[in-house]
Amino acid sequence: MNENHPSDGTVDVDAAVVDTADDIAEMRIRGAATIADAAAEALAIQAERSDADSPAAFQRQLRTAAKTLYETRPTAVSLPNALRYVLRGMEGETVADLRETTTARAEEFRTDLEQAQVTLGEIGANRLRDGDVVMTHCHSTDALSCIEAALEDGKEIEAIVKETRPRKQGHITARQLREWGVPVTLVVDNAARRYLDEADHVLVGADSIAADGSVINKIGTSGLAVNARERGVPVMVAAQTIKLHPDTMTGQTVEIEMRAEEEVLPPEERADIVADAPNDDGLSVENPAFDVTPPRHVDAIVTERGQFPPESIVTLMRELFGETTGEPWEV
Ligand SMILES: O=C(COP(=O)(O)O)[C@H](O)[C@H](O)COP(=O)(O)O
Repeated sequence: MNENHPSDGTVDVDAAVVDTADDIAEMRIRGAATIADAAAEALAIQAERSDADSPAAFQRQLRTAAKTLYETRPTAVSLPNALRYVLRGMEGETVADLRETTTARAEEFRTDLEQAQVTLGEIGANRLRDGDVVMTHCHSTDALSCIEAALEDGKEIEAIVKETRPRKQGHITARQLREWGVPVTLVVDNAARRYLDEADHVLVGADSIAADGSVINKIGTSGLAVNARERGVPVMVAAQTIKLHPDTMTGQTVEIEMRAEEEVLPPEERADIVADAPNDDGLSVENPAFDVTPPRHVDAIVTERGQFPPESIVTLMRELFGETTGEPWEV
């Protein structure tokens, strides 16, 4: 349902947009590429269902929808990049034209996203040899695309899958790999260093890549990369160019999402620790969802445009995001 209340200046967005925003915030939709795809789809639905009676009202609704989606999770830049891309295609003098250009642009974004992942996978697969063992962290569709392409090339790949506390996205990775017939060894995060001796590659995805080549990904990636460097295991980051964070070219830092205590310490477990003082505020829990891996611990960033040493990624970033950025709804 769309409603416009010009009198008090508020603009309601379609229920589907609110649902998608909730799903992203609650991580029923998660992972940077999947979030970007869902956000573009939600904008298309908003455009299709809009009841706006003027071009200005239509544009207001779309911008409000973009803001609603943007305010869900702060770290994956694929989300604002997707919103900005779709809104930049919103052109026309009539509501019908605006609707058509916006939905077409969203469709184009989603098709390109899918194709970029396939292309990236083919490029990344070239780094994997027959018989290699890959250690993964979290669940990344870009990283899995490299393994899928290697399997399609007829290579045998094995995986050591880190569980990835607290949300255990490693289980999603393990499920996908088993569907493809890949032998999987699941380990707790703390066992990663021990099992690096058996790995030929560390393969992870990214939520954002900064201009200096730093990789922002699931918490635990940086420790894994440091250990991998110490053990001589190359670290490969699979990240479509939608993960490049243009604002970092002007020195902005990437916000690291802090999530709820309950993900780490459910109330009943908290009660076990502070049973005698349920309101004890001397026990606090920190739950950062992501961390930053410096470029010196990354061997290659694999994108659909080729693979890059992290220090050179800024060249690609300038080429793709040369113009100023601004908030996604201020295009
Ligand atoms: O860190 C995560 C997901 O974190 P969360 O589970 O908190 O969203 C993934 O490694 C990247 O988003 C890349 O995923 P993809 O390659 O699918 O974009």
